[in-house]
Amino acid sequence: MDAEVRRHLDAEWRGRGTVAVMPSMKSLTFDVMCTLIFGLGSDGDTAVRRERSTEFQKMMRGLSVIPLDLPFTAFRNCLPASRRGRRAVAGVIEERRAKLARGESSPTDDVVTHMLVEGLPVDEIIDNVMFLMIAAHDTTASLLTFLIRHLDANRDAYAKVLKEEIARCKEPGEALSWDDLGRMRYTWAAALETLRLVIQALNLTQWDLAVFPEPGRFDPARFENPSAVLPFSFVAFGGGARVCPGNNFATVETLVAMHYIVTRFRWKLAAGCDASFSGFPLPYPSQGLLIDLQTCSRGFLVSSYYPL
Ligand code: HEM
Repeated sequence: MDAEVRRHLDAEWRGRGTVAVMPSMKSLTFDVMCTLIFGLGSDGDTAVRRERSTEFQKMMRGLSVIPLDLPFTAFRNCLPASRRGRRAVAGVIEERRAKLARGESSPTDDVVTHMLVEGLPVDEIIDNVMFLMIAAHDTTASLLTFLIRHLDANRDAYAKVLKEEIARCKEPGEALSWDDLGRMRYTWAAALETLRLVIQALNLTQWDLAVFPEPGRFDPARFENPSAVLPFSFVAFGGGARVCPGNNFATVETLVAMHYIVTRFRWKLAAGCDASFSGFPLPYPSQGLLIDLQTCSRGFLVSSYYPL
């Protein structure tokens, strides 16, 4: 995860003046899924990955629309992308099967190999893979995008995140450890507060005045002591038997990404950037959230360019 996030930020953020955050976070979550869930190494052709990511997003557009298979409907438009996606996954399954037969892989290598060893039929593996990709993609990308937006608008919270993250700065190439992630308490509180505000389907629960005073205000302190949050008042990951199984995966992905974003870059909303957003249940910022970016060289962490 650490290497994938760094590779992505080096390729898409380092040295850039302006970045559209949401598309970039979508390609980050797509790359992380490909590498960590499906075992497709990031050493492959980047152009092929970008093309697959674009295809996947075309397919995603048809998910929350009325399934009318008529010419020019959003649903009809997404079907070819869905078919191509399924064919690509079928190809990956055959590669994994061949690797397994040659004794070159084990069930713990990736999810596809695991499902093959469990004896799932190909169609079922494809359904599961497609579902996992859908569940893991926009959710974490939205969280990261809106966390960046909230930190830009709430400089006190940003200063606290920055202070917490600087404490974790490593030697070049040294990855964050589990212990480091466990100590990113304020950063994760800011992420939970972002989820509380962002998932519009849960407004009645997560904006309850009796539980969250001034519910529209971004205040990560609400989550600094997780045991103080009343049971069932925060349900961004669902609950009960169908609670999100990717919860911990999303936590690691968010913390690792935020660590490198906060310690390696300074940002502010680009001049003239439209800060509005739309969409349901997950919001999409207008223009993808354009930010002006400054890349920090090592030792240049407290910048006067964007005063805190
Ligand atoms: C910020 C990120 C995420 C949020 C807010 C989120 C939220 C949710 C929610 C609300 C549910 C529905 C629970 C229910 O039906 O009661 C769910 C289900 C699910 N999520 Fe996540 N999720 C996130 C990331 C992920 C990731 C990264 C993965 C995979 C690596 C994932 C995999 C799944 C799966 C497979 C289900 C279906 C579980 C089932 O039906 O039993 N999610 N998620």
